[in-house]
Amino acid sequence: MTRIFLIGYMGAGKTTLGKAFAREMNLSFVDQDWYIEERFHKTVQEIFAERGEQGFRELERQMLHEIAEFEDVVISTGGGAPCFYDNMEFMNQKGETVFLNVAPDVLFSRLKIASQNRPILRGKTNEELKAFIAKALEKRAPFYSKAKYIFNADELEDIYQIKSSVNKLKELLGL
Ligand SMILES: Nc1ncnc2c1ncn2[C@@H]1O[C@H](COP(=O)(O)OP(=O)(O)O)[C@@H](O)[C@H]1O
Ligand SMILES: O=C(O)C1=C[C@@H](OP(=O)(O)O)[C@@H](O)[C@H](O)C1
Ligand SMILES: [Mg+2]
Repeated sequence: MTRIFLIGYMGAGKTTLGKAFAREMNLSFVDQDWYIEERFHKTVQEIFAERGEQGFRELERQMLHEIAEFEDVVISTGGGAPCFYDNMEFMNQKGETVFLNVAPDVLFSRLKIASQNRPILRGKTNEELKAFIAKALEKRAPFYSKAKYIFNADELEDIYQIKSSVNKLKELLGL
């Protein structure tokens, strides 16, 4: 039975690489945010607006426990999931955890064009976004570094890079 959790900051490529890797390995794919949105018929932004971040984190933990029962699956977690409650220890008990490590400037270049649906990043200037990412990475490093594997996900900008990253991830996991 295979259960792989991809963790990492917003824009690290958890959803992009997770989907492609699951397809290559004939595994099912679950994106934690999409799962939450399906279950509650609300977007992540709406849940943040209605329940606040604390409320979102409680839901996120409950949904993680639901998703972690799936088998033969690649799970792309939400960027904050490892950093709340005992979620990181829980994921390490339930399967393989892979931290998608990405250089801050690469994250910035990805997120400056993709922050609209990420409530935590909304409304920031480029300079504010750069500083916010750097601070968040430092604060979250102790959680992300508990992953069983670390994978460099700097190269996901086109289908060729995604394919090559899928192959490198297969090698890293010995699959
Ligand atoms: N189809 C795409 N075309 C262009 N850029 C993309 C595409 N898919 C993802 N990206 C870029 O890769 C980044 C990683 O996205 P995503 O996989 O959603 O990361 P995560 O799930 O870790 O937040 C996005 O922020 C975006 O900049
Ligand atoms: O890092 C975070 O705290 C968050 C990351 C998002 O998921 P992605 O990492 O897929 O963007 C989503 O769960 C929410 O906006 C909060
Ligand atoms: Mg995602």
